[in-house]
Amino acid sequence: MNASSSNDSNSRPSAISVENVDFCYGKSRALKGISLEVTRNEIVAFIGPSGCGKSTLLRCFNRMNDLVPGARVTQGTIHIEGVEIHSPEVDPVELRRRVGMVFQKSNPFPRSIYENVAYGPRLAGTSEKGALDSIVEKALRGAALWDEVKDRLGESAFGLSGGQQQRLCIARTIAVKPEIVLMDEPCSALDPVATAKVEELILELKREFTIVIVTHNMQQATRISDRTAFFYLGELVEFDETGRIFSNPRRQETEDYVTGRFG
Ligand SMILES: Nc1ncnc2c1ncn2[C@@H]1O[C@H](COP(=O)(O)OP(=O)(O)OP(=O)(O)O)[C@@H](O)[C@H]1O
Repeated sequence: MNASSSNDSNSRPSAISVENVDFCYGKSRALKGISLEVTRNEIVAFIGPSGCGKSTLLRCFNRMNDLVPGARVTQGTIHIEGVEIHSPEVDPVELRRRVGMVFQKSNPFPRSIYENVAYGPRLAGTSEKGALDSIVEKALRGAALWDEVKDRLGESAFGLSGGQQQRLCIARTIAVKPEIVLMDEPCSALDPVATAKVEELILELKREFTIVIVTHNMQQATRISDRTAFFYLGELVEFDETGRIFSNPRRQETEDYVTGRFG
């Protein structure tokens, strides 16, 4: 089942283009005939009941699923900025730099705050201290964390609160200048205050990045996303402007889910 989206962003360039994708874990089909486009600088939310394939699709976008034995796209194409990501010239490591990921549980390295952010740029070849300092500051400012940590950059990242650690992980992701940021339930381990900060940050990041976020929090999808995709049993049921999905969806299944009748 394919869901089309009525959206004035159709005229903007496509960041992610998915066409008729099936995905299997071994013999089990987790995604069925998925087609969707994400345009540059928009925030798209993926919603749907547990196990419907949201995270699987998200992890397809930077080929994170390659790391799972037996897991593969069995049909269809995924283009990122116009390039099919499974074509031989695509280096998965470079793809993962361009398509960064923030996970449900913040996962800083057991290093200092500074080192957590400097690690990626250093790996990418930046070694000069002044250049690294400036990348670290810019990324921490971009993640709305600079003022809280600027006097303790050498301290362990584990000394930060959960919300600060998640923003540090966002800083680490944006420090390598991705084009797309994928977020898999980035606020599910945070309290409402930390969640509000991360949501504010996500809205800021939209100026520079294209963002796809998996969330179980309907209010969160309404607050931050431009468009919302509703998945059910491995299929994309409906994809439309967020306002429409939550106030006047076209499909009965979507209405039942967003009104809490199932899921
Ligand atoms: N590593 C894996 N190996 C085998 N099956 C998997 C694996 N990861 C996910 N699956 C299966 O694929 C289907 C889709 O899972 P996925 O995690 O993508 O769903 P989801 O919508 O993100 O769920 P949730 O909201 O609970 O995170 C489920 O049936 C799940 O059991």
